[in-house]
Amino acid sequence: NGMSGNKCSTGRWKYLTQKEATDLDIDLFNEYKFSVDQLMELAGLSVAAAVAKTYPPHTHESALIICGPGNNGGDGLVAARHMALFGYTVAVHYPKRTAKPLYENLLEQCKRFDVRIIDELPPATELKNSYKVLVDALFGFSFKPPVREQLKPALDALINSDVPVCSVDIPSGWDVENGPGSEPALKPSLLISLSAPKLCAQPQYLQDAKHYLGGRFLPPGIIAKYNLTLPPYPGQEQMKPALLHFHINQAGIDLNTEIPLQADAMSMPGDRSLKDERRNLYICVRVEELG
Ligand SMILES: NC(=O)C1=CN([C@@H]2O[C@H](COP(=O)(O)OP(=O)(O)OC[C@H]3O[C@@H](n4cnc5c(N)ncnc54)[C@H](O)[C@@H]3O)[C@@H](O)[C@H]2O)[C@@H](O)CC1
Ligand SMILES: [K+]
Repeated sequence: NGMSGNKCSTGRWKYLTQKEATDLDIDLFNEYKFSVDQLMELAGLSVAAAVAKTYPPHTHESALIICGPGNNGGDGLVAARHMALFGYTVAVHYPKRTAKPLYENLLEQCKRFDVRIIDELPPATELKNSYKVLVDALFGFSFKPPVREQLKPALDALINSDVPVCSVDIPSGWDVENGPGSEPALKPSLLISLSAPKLCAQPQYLQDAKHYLGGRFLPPGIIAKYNLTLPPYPGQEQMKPALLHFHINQAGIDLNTEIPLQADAMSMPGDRSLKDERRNLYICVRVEELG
C-alpha cells in the first residue's frame, strides 16, 4: 500500500551479538558463580510459563518439545517437565543426546513425569494431528549455520509443521545476528528470549511473532557491564511479554513496532505524535492481551 514501516521504538532495547551472549554466559558461571543447572531451571521454567500463557493447556493440551544437543536442548528438557506439571501431555524428541550427567538426569526426570520420549518424528501431516504446540529447543545462541545433516530432519519438522512453534532463545536455524536468511526458514509464533534478546530477535526478523523475555536471573553487575536495557519484570513473574511486535494496518498506518505491555502510553515521554501512536498501540496491546 505504499506505506513504509515505521519503527517508533528502535534502540529501546539492547540486542546482544553472538559474542556478547557467549561472554555474558561465561561471566555468569565464572565470575558470578552460578551453576548451569541453576540457570537452566529458571530458563526452562520461564519457557514453560510463556508457552502456557500463549497456548494454555486447556486449548493446546498436547505438546512436543524438540531438544538439541546443547544447553538450549537442556532448557527444553526442563520446560518439558514444568509443562507436564502445568497439565500438558508432553512428548520429547531428543535425537542427539549428550552423555553428561546434567542431561541424563533431566531426561530421567522427564520420564518420571510421564513425558513420552519419541525416537522417530512422525511425518508433518501426522505431527499436526498429534500435537497442538511445538517447542523448539534445538539450537540456541551457539548455533552456526548451516545446520548439519544429523539434525536437519528435526529442524525440517519445525519448519514444515502446521502447528504453532515456540522457540527457546533463538529460532532454530536462524543466524543469531542476521535472522532467518534466504533459505526456507522457521517461522515461530512465539519467541522466548533468555536473559537478554539477541540481534535476531529484532522486530524486522520476528515480524508478527509474539516475543517474551524470560530467564530472570541477571545480576546488576552484568546489566551494567553489557549496557543492557531490559524491560522491568512485573512483580514476581518469571517472564514478561515485554517485546510484543505488531503489524497494524489501520487508518493508513503500517507500524511494525514494539511496546512494553504495562507501559502507560499517556505518561510516556516523547513528542505528541509519537505519544498518540503509542496510545493507539497500547489499546491494541490490551485487546490482544484480552485475547
Ligand atoms: N547465559 C544464559 O543466558 C543461559 C543460556 N541458556 C541456554 O543455553 C543456550 C546456549 O547453549 P550452548 O552454548 O550449549 O549452545 P546451543 O544449545 O546453542 O547449541 C550448541 C549445540 O548445537 C550444536 N550445533 C551448533 N551449530 C550446529 C549446526 N550448524 N548444525 C548442527 N549442530 C550444531 C553444537 O555442536 C552444540 O552441540 C542458550 O541459547 C540458552 O537457551 C540457559 O540454559 C541458561 C542460561
Ligand atoms: K531454539
